[in-house]
Amino acid sequence: MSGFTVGICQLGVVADKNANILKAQQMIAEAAKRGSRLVVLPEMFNCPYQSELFPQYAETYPDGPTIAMLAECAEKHKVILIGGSIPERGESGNIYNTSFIFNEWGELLGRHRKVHLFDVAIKSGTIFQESRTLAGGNSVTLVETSLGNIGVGICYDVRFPELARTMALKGAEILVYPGAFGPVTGPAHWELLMRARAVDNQVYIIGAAPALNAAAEYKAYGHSLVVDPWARVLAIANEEETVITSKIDFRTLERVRDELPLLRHRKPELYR
Ligand SMILES: NC(=O)CC(=O)C(=O)O
Repeated sequence: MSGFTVGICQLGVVADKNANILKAQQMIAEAAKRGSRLVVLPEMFNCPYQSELFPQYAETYPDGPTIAMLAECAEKHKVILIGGSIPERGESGNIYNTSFIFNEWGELLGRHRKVHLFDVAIKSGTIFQESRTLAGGNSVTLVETSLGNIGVGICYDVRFPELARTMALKGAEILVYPGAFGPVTGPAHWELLMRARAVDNQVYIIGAAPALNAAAEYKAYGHSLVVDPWARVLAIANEEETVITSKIDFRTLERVRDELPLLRHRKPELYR
């Protein structure tokens, strides 16, 4: 198999959790109808991106309604589904920002708990403290799928090149980042970081963001995108609710890695 279509569901998150679940269901169906075999949702797609709300919207695997919807949709549409992220209540009672990943049979392939929590105070706009209600994950997530090896990070995780490099060295061909950059860091860094992770690891990058909801307290930047291993932006949304699709072609990945073999030219003994 040399390639396939990926679909990104850039949905506008609202306060009503059931409405978010329903919208996700509809957008996954739309992406599948347009030929997508890999479908990706945004960060915190069932819950407004506000720390104090995460406990109220949190779900437990496997019974939570959002999680059940993801498994059902993956099976119904026969897609690999990277379920953006939702607040997950873990075994210890801790809450995580978690991406659930399902295969075409609706089986859980893996889950990524956001490793790097978004605790920042940017004077020109964004003050956020995920650690008020969330705990960080402690593992690198790479899943083997029928479409290739997919590494998953969540939003702020994209700022840590070490994590992307670790996934690439473990065999990732595609890195998926559900994310929710805001109006300050979005225009400054979102596309730049996605293209940087693509060019320095020679992988496809998929960034899936919520649409802008002008009434929300946290204003998502949108601009979901697909970047190829040469750092070309193959598809990009604006800030509105939409499904975008793009082709992933492994021949491009092989060609780039062959012609410019930087992963083979590394000198790891110098980097310690
Ligand atoms: N929301 C995030 O986790 C990260 C983000 O918005 C940024 O890094 O900027």
